Amino acid sequence: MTWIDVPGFHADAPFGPQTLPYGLVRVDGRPTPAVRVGDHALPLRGLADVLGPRLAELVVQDSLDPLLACDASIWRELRERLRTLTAESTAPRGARLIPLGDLRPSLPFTVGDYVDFYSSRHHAENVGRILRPDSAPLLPNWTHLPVGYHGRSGTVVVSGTDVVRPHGQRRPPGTELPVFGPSTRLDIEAEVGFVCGGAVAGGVSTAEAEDHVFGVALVNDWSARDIQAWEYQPLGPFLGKSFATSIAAWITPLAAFDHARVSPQAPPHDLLDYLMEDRPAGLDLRLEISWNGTVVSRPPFAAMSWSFAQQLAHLSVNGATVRPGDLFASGTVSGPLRAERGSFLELSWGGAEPIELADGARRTFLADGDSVVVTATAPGPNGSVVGLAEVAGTVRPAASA
Ligand SMILES: O=C(O)/C=C/C(=O)CC(=O)CC(=O)O
Ligand SMILES: [Ca+2]
Ligand SMILES: [Mg+2]
Repeated sequence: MTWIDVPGFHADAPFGPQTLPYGLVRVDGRPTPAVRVGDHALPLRGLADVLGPRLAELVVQDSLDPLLACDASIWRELRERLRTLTAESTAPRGARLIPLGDLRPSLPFTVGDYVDFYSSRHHAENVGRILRPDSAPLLPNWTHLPVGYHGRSGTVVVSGTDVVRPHGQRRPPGTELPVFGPSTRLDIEAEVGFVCGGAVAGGVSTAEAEDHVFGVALVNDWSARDIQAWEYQPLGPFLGKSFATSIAAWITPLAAFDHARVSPQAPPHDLLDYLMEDRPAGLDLRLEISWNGTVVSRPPFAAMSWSFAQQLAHLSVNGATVRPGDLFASGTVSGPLRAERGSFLELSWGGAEPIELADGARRTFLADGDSVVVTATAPGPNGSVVGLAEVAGTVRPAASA
């Protein structure tokens, strides 16, 4: 029996000893790195003495930044030590457990560059059909490279942060001139984010990608579809997505997903060499989207066409450097079925097919006061389940203009 006697810390629960995600909590007014054990946080600053000088230096910090900057061998060493410490029968000196309900999450690392991909074929085809009904749903480049764009890292916010409905330009259907005002088509995008770490490097190969991905966290790429539809051609997403991107408070180490590896969906032709991978880096994550408490979709991440290793290889193949704290997101996760779509644009088919929630409310896009929670699980060792912490957010009314 481990000394950690709290709900949800056992091998059959998503946040048991097989998971141990990292976050940042405030203890006595001071931020400290922590690991999540079931429904509690174990702050690491108090364990500095027990961890020894090299690891201690990383856990007495005000964020995860110094840990992200270490190389993957240190990430493995710390994880192993924490697995041992959390399995012992007596509490290590300095250990303290805090219920998650007593904590307000904070963003655990400084977000560097932020890239968002577009790697679900189902999502890309759905959006193409909805927004561009007269064109082929996929452009010819899509099966040859992971399409993406650079986003705005300064507005990445931690799960639980309210999202204010953005203002912007939009052109109402059938009119010629744009109007200005709060978005009337506010949407979500359920995505999987990858937090970079390790040495600064350009030209990261698919084989090296695991040494540059510290961990995995759910992301919600809030999207104002009316602003987006008017502004995006020819350069792509801009203000329709840059107002807020939410990320989960707990980052699960990549190593926790060793049992969830799958091949990405096979391309219809050979890929260029730099996109080939020896060890498949697709992940069998099952997402779940709740809208005001009603589960409206269960997107399968295994249905994605490009893996994190291919995405990282592609974004750095031109020599662009990957730095600790950089974040890249998979793109909206949608599966082939209606109940597997990762955005409300798709679920409501462009607003034409309202979604009924458990309280009888009908929705196409988000109303003020609505809350969205995305969670996920993956297969873990010995039949266990590895959880990804929720990314949650509530929509607040637009600021008065
Ligand atoms: O196809 C388009 O015009 C737009 C697509 C998106 O809004 C998707 C995007 O941000 C990338 C993704 O999440 O898959
Ligand atoms: Ca997106
Ligand atoms: Mg966004």
